Amino acid sequence: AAGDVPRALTLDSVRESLIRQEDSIVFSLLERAMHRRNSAAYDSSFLPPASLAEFFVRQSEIISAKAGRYLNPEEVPFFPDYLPEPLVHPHSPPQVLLHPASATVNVSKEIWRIYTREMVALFTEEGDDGDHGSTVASDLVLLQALSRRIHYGRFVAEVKFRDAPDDYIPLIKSKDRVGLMELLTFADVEESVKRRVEKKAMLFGQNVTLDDKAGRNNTGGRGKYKVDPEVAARIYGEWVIPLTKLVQVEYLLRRLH
Ligand SMILES: O=C(O)C(=O)C[C@]1(C(=O)O)C=C[C@@H](O)C=C1
Repeated sequence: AAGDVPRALTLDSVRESLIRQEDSIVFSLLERAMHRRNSAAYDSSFLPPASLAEFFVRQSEIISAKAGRYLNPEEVPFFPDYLPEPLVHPHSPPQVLLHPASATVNVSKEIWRIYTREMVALFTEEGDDGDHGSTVASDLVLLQALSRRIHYGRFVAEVKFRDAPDDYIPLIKSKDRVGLMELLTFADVEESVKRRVEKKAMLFGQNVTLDDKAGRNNTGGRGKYKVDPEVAARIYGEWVIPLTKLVQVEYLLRRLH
């Protein structure tokens, strides 16, 4: 949520935020999975060349921009071109925690492409239930949660840079992407993230009943979860974490400008 960025950036505090954001992402996945795939919502037939999903997100971002949502550096729009100026002014100047030249790192296009072309098919049931309006409304919430998490990589990278500038500066100067990627990677942390996301998908996807017996019957076997917990972990492993790392590398490459 807004104001989630801690006053003093530490690796622990930014990781805490990433953990909280898992809840929103997993919950939004479950909400979107209540609908069928509804592929037509993503083709360009609505307002050619825009899909219904694109139309819905663009119009939502126009309202958000007017309300001043993008004055918050955590908020990154998918379609930043032609967004209107805010109609409100911030009560206090926003905190400057990101390096200005790096703050502009943006992978929204990749998120959009991966989401509409690959991700939706992984966690929704094939078919069309006709309810495209509710579908794109759930897409918006999920896309925003994913984008926030992935672009949070900017804050993660800033902390890592401040904690060890002498390690990062030579790699940045020689534009060593592979070296940077290695230096910012913690394989054990990634593994915990995936396991935790799997567990959250299991917990949030369960039917909560007041009947203890029914509750117990609920805890075995596959196919009873609204989103396969393994699929939730896979979405993190294949896309969310790699894109967060890409954001970190791109951020660091601009960090000395
Ligand atoms: O926790 C970190 O250090 C991060 O950079 C975040 C993250 C992730 O996306 O979850 C990405 C890279 C690391 O290898 C571990 C985890």
